[in-house]
Amino acid sequence: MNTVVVLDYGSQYTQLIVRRVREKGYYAELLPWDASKEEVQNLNPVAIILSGGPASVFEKDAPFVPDYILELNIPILGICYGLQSLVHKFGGIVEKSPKREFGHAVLKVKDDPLFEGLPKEFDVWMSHSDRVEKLPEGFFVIGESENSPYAAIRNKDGTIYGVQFHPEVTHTSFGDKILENFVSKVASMEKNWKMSDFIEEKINEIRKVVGNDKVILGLSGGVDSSVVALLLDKAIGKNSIPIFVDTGLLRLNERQEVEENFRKLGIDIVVVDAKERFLNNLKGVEDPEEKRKIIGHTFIDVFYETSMKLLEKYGNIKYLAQGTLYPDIIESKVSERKAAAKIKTHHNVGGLPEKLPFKIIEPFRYLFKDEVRKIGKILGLPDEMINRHPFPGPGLAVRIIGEVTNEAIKILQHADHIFIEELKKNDLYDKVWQAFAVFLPIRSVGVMGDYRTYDNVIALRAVNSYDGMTADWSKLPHEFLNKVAKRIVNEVDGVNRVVYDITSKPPATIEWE
Ligand SMILES: Nc1ncnc2c1ncn2[C@@H]1O[C@H](COP(=O)(O)OP(=O)(O)OP(=O)(O)O)[C@@H](O)[C@H]1O
Ligand SMILES: O=c1[nH]c(=O)c2[nH+]cn([C@@H]3O[C@H](COP(=O)(O)O)[C@@H](O)[C@H]3O)c2[nH]1
Ligand SMILES: NC(=O)CC[C@H](N)C(=O)O
Ligand SMILES: [Mg+2]
Repeated sequence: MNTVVVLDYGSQYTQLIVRRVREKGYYAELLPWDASKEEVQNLNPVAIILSGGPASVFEKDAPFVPDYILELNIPILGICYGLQSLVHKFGGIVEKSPKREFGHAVLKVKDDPLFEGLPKEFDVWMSHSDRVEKLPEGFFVIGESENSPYAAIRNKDGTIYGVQFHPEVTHTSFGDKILENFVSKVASMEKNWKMSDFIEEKINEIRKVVGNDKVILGLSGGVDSSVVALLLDKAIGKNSIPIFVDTGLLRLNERQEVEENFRKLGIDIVVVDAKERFLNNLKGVEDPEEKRKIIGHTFIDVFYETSMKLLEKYGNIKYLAQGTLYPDIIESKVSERKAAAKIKTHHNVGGLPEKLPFKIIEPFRYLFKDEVRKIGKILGLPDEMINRHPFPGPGLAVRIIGEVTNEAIKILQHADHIFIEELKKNDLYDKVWQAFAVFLPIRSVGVMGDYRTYDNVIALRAVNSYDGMTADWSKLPHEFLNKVAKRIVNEVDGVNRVVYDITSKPPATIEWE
């Protein structure tokens, strides 16, 4: 199939490029910037996009544009670092800029196929501290902003383009249109991609890989793994065995709800009680990364032992399926994303042991949550499950700062339940992307009924986001927060103070650990 090949130079937004292009109906795939010529050619490339990245082209060992890319003779678009590396390659000059540019800028554009159908001036989103100081021969400017005189450039033949801003982020007006123009006008590609094609393709792929073997699925009841459960059910029916692990780090009543939901869907699940085991392994551990690794390993141990127990009934189980999504991969910095920086180890990616007793199947490894929700809808997952807020695999363990204790779990479950219940009651649950409570292991002084109290603090977190990669704190009404805080302090023993988290991501992350 004709493909737009996106080369990854390590930007946190690389996958968004792929996704924007696919959203417009053109197939795109991601490869590392130093992929081999064969890997690129195997994809039938008809256009190349170079992503942004954290490096600077003038540093030693900076990633560069491989020669064979230019020899393919197909249109190339460089974004941010991609633009800078093209300029560098062709003999122009890129330098550290005296004025860094982060956030909005106004772009003024010339007539060009890349900007066809767009106004002459619009908002774009910038994130760079280097900038082009001199263009290579044969290149000229097609767009400028106040701080970037070379904000958009192209060569004379109209085969090589570069933009300093990020068309892939939603903060850039018409960014998706610019990418579409590049693919359809500059590269003359025909539409060839739909979400239903993706589902068909994955089903065929799973059947081909798995054959008549059994697959166990790590099912959390969350959106991602529930959609994987439906996909596997469609692809291999009873050969898929969903396993739900009760880690003891779940929300109040969560286990019962998951059992009930799958009963209604007519899919059998195996429930494993591993509460004690998780808690024992986490005893005395305070470091967030340590906790995540322990949880990742414990999950695998539990899956393995369960598969051994199922041996008699089902025979050998070779595969483990998970609902891993692309943000899990990006933030865990696994090997295929050499150029990206590590933020935190997601339990299901970097937290896995090196030697696994299973082959892993992750059909949504390159997708974002909202894409998975679309697939869930097509496959018939009920709305209330599709719209469930994301819940991390390490669960309450990353919402209890420091050591995880039984007492902290109980307090947090109760406080979290009140928060979520009130969000639902007040019609706010669907208006925020994710909301939860966090247990802080510090104590503060309070006064209740003339007595002095010295109790723990609960922090409330609610964020709005598109894909979990960036997020803003939700501006929940004060009266609402007031009501939740009052209920928590009155109803949850051991809590005498509630605070609300007002940091966005970045610079914070959504979870506290
Ligand atoms: N309690 C659990 N039992 C079994 N597998 C789990 C459990 N928790 C997490 N997993 C596995 O880890 C994967 C990643 O978890 P994650 O929370 O990102 O996805 P999810 O739970 O499927 O969806 P959501 O993000 O909406 O909660 C899951 O898709 C699932 O395969
Ligand atoms: O399954 C998961 N395993 C993990 O280890 C994990 N860590 C964070 N998250 C979820 O990912 C999104 C982004 O979270 P952060 O801003 O905290 O990185 C948010 O939606 C988080 O809830 C996880 N999900
Ligand atoms: N976002 C990017 O691609 C940044 C590129 C380069 N490191 C700069 O700061 O200009
Ligand atoms: Mg989850």
